[in-house]
Amino acid sequence: MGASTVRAPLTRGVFSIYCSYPRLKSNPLYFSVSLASSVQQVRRAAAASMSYDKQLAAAKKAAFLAARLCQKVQKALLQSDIQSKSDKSPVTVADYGSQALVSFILEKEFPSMPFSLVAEEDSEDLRREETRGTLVRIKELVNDTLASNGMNDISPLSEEDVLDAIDRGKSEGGPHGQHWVLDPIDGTKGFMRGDQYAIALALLDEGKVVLGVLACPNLPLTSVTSYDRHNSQDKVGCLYFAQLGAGTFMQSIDGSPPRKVHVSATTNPEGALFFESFEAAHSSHDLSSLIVKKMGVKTPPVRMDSQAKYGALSRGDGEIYLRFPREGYREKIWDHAAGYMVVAEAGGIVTDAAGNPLNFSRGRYLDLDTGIIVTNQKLMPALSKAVVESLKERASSLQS
Ligand SMILES: Nc1ncnc2c1ncn2[C@@H]1O[C@H](COP(=O)(O)O)[C@@H](O)[C@H]1OP(=O)(O)O
Ligand SMILES: [Mg+2]
Ligand SMILES: [Mg+2]
Ligand SMILES: [Mg+2]
Repeated sequence: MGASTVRAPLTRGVFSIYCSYPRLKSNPLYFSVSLASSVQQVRRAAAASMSYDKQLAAAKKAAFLAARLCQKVQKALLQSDIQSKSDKSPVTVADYGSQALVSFILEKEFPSMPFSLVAEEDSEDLRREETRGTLVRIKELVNDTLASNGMNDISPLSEEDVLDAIDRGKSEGGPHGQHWVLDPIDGTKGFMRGDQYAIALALLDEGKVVLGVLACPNLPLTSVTSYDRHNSQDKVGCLYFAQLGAGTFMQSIDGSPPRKVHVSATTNPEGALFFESFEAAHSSHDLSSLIVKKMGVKTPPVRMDSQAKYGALSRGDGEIYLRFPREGYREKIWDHAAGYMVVAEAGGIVTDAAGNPLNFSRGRYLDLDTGIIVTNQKLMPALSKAVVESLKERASSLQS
């Protein structure tokens, strides 16, 4: 059953209990505050026990279509397909096309529900006359992807439809109601290099992540540690999906039956493998190497772009993921929500550097302490200790 269908009767139920209570009827302020907080509690409890099957099916469909669009663009990547945003990060026609497509599909799938999407891109740069050609190309990509994947019944989107679909992603999210969270291409730099990237889509309900879908078109179906790109038997293209309380599953983007995945059960840090960003500017490689050295990890890091790292970790390719951006960098919720869900439902733990759980309910940003650390239950105590010691060492060496 969908969240919205359960919510209305529950809300009415709480309302009628309060209305039948005489003291509350005589105190309107107490009444409304208590009602709001009780409704919130009931909604949270409902979210935890609810099935999001319909939302999950729609999210998988949207991520699959976006992956097809991205694969097409990556194959024929031209210089003109890349733009620079005002924050100087790159953005490609595939980032925009993926966001337009996911936004369009999700809104269409749930026509009677309020639609809220927190997504990375906006259409500002595409509305200028100089970028008209880019917009036309994005529109064609979106329409071709729909038509060539069995969705010929949909009337083609106009340029204005594409801009509108992109701008539906301007929601601020927050602790109430349901919000989709999308990174249309996570790891744009990896995408442009021909390496790893992900389409990352999650759903928040009452501030909690309740489902996550990660499409990783270039991630090997087998472990990244045994992958040989020259062996034609080694196929790539993984779709991960996870729903609160239901575990994490992985299937091939091309449609193999899903299999349940679990994080590594390794307890010995010596044999542990750790992941970090490919881009040194995204996460301090020095700090990560200090941390894992303290833990006794012997193997060199696996450097990979995007939330594909969460996917690889969720099926036990490695044991640890460390992310320490430069000071002042503010993480966004779309860079972690889907990956977090995929790892958490596979039995892993994701926290900030101080051991706090990630809070996705504060809007578009994920304000947290210093960095993000991910591992299995057994290794977390040793990892936390090494993180605290390493951060202290770094702080004192910066002072001296
Ligand atoms: N200076 C930065 N520091 C940390 N992360 C960044 C920075 N610039 C962009 N990112 C984001 O980091 C993520 C990629 O991280 P990773 O290093 O794990 O590949 C992406 O979400 C990328 O955004 P984008 O979605 O635009 O690619
Ligand atoms: Mg970006
Ligand atoms: Mg990103
Ligand atoms: Mg992105």
